[in-house]
Amino acid sequence: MLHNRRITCSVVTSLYRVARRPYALQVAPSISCLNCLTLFRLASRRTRHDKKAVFDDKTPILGGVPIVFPHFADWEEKPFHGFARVCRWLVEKPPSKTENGDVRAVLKLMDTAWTRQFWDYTFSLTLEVVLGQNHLVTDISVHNPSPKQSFAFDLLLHTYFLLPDVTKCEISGFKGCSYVDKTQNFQEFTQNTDVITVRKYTDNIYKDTAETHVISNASGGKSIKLVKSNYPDTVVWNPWADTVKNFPDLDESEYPHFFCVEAGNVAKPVLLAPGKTFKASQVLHVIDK
Ligand SMILES: O=P(O)(O)OC[C@H]1O[C@@H](O)[C@H](O)[C@@H](O)[C@@H]1O
Repeated sequence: MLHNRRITCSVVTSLYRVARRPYALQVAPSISCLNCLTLFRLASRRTRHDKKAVFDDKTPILGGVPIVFPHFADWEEKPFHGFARVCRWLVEKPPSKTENGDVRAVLKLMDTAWTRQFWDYTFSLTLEVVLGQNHLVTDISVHNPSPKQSFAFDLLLHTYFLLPDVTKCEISGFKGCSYVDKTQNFQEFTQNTDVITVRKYTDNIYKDTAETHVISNASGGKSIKLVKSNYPDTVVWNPWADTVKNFPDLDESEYPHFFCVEAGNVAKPVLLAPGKTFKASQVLHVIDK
């Protein structure tokens, strides 16, 4: 059944779609898990916040937790943000309930002739997703099975957060970090405050950020704690009214209701020696204020 299925990978969008299939009902997330999903911008793009969503298995899904690998941002004539988010992943372990009622799934992506035309390396990515009542765990392993060839890669979780009003949110965890502002010609600045806000077109790459970010005033007035490990950088992005028009699958009315807070390795690529595995993790917790 599901073992041989492949799905386009925007983590929780996929988990949600798989879990809602009739034959997966016995492992479907509980209502409380779905409530957790709606706090992030993770559920189906066919919600009222996703008016122009495209689900054609070619266009990246602007929602959920798209996986950026092996390259962040512009990549010559190759897929922007790499190919992992537009590939179809193997469902290695379909969603199933754990003892404590969480839902766990494991997905896998390996090189193919198609990926090697852009990046000529053999690799395997394993993605373990655990969705609980108030948390979402995203663990990734990147393995280099080659006996002699190293490779370097970027890896980033392009997480979308659903917000009632972006102007009322704050994000902590940036004090003293240097950052590249892509909206100001890639100039580099230093962040003096711990907390940042998004009140204009924002596309910043913060380096060496805190292991924990807290996002206040997210959906339902709750806060979300993002705890990351082995992701030294954090990208914060919102197209605002200025550039939302450049995204055909974002409606112009959507920019006040989300931002992306993206944990990753992008300022400096990760170098992976033959036979080695790199692991990184992100956990999102819904917390009261
Ligand atoms: O629309 P995409 O390809 O998902 O990219 C959205 C944004 O993703 C961010 O990670 C980049 O820093 C931005 O430059 C980019 O515009």
